[in-house]
Amino acid sequence: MRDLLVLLALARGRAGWMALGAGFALTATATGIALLGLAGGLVAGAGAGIAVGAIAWLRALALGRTAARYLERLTTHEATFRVLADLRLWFFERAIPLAPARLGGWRGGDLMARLVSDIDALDGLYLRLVTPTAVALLTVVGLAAVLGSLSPAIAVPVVALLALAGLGVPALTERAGRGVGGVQVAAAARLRVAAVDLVQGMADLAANQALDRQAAVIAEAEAGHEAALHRQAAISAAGTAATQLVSQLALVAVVLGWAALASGAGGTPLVAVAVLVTLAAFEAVAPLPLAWQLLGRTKAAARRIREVAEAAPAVCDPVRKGPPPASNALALEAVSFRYPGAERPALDGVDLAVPDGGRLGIAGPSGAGKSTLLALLLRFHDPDAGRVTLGGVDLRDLAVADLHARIGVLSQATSILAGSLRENLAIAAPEADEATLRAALDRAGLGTFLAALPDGLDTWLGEAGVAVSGGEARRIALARVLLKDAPILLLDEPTEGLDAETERAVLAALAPAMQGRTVVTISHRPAPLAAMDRVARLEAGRIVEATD
Ligand SMILES: Nc1ncnc2c1ncn2[C@@H]1O[C@H](COP(=O)(O)OP(=O)(O)OP(=O)(O)O)[C@@H](O)[C@H]1O
Repeated sequence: MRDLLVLLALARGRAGWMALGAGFALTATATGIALLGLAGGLVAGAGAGIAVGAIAWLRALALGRTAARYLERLTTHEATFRVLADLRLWFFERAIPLAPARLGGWRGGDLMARLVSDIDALDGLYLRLVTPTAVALLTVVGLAAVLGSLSPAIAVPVVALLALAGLGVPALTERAGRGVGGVQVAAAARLRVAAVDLVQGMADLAANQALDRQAAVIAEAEAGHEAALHRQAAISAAGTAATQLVSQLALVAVVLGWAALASGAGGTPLVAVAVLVTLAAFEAVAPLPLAWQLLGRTKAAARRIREVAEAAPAVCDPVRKGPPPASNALALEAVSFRYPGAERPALDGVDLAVPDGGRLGIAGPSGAGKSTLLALLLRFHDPDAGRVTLGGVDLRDLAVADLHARIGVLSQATSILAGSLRENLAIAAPEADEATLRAALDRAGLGTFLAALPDGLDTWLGEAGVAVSGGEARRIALARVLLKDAPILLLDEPTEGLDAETERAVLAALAPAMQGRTVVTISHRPAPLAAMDRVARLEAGRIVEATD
């Protein structure tokens, strides 16, 4: 329940819209009941002649109900969309500090499911649960007052049956849907993860003849999801049937109550009013069983959202910032770091230093800890022991944004975002003008590539856009580094996967950019390390050799 309360509290800012929606919903229900009651009274008393005023009331109620229903839909949906938009922003704001160290723990498809379908599932909370429940409660109270004034003998059983339909049946459907809601949300997330794996790993799966196996994984996830949906449908059908049955019982109670009071004042018109008012009141409680049945699903979605939003970030900004570092010298002092749950440390007592404007190369076999070392320099993680410094200042005393503003990264894993070439460059320099962008592309050796693009800088790259080769992607990353113009360069296998000629060209383009900058280069290959002042060799998390 705590999960829901936390998310409900976030909707406080939209309380006005929600109250307005509930107000219209209540008006629509009340006018609907009054309309049917009045119509009943008129039909039953037709023999006595129909007053002109009553017809006018009938019209006004009919129009009023329609208008109120329309406004209710408008305002409750507006409230819901605003709340969901707030929730997405809140989720993003919480998730951004988790990137990349903590977010890496969730699979892409699963994170996407949390951001999209889990947040969407919460619309049930505001739209289908809170408002209808409030309206139904008020309706029951109102009806008790109206029927009570007509005949307590009729009011007591009808209100009891309404309470059964509005409280008893929803309590049962909520119980029945509790487990299956969680199963449904988990199954939907599994399905999404398996589908994303299929799309992203298509080439590897096909080459390894594993497409059938992946298809079977998807089919299994799909079957689980279907089964959960079936079960939800069965519970929902049972809930509707139960509400219908109770509403029919209420009608019988009205008629029997009237028969018992046949000699009472009012006679036929009153029983017609009571029958129709009761029928209309049941409409207010009819949506509750389904809404409460979906509470399990809503809770599971809320829990999954909170799991991400409330994960502790791997690193935090200092409470009080110290003075900015006086230089761009980098150093690791007796640094040890172990990934959560890992058996051995990825870095074990590492001492390294690069003076301002110096160049350090790091070599070593796969798994030696090279990427971890870069991740610590970028402060994606903090060391368990020792410290990492920039200009003598511990990175923990710097704001992460200030640190990143000083660092340009060129890595083997270049991300080409789905967007135009201009947008792909803008992530490094959002303010750069056309001439600066073109100059950077030229320096990165992409002049001819740019000239051949159909829409120049506005050509769409990435997903479903122009396909970019490995070498071009690396050069786009290089253009980003040049545009960022940061005083420190971290090069993570900058030429991995490139042929010798492209490697030479990329290194030649990098050479002027390295002038006067502090550079740390990680590489298996000799060429990128040749331009370094010093190369340290890392093995199993320790420095085993340092050459000048
Ligand atoms: N997120 C992680 N969680 C747990 N262990 C990790 C994680 N990332 C890396 N490791 C482990 O830490 C050690 C160092 O990994 P790291 O990626 O730093 O090595 P590397 O030298 O960069 O290797 P490569 O050259 O293959 O990229 C390895 O044993 C690796 O399995």
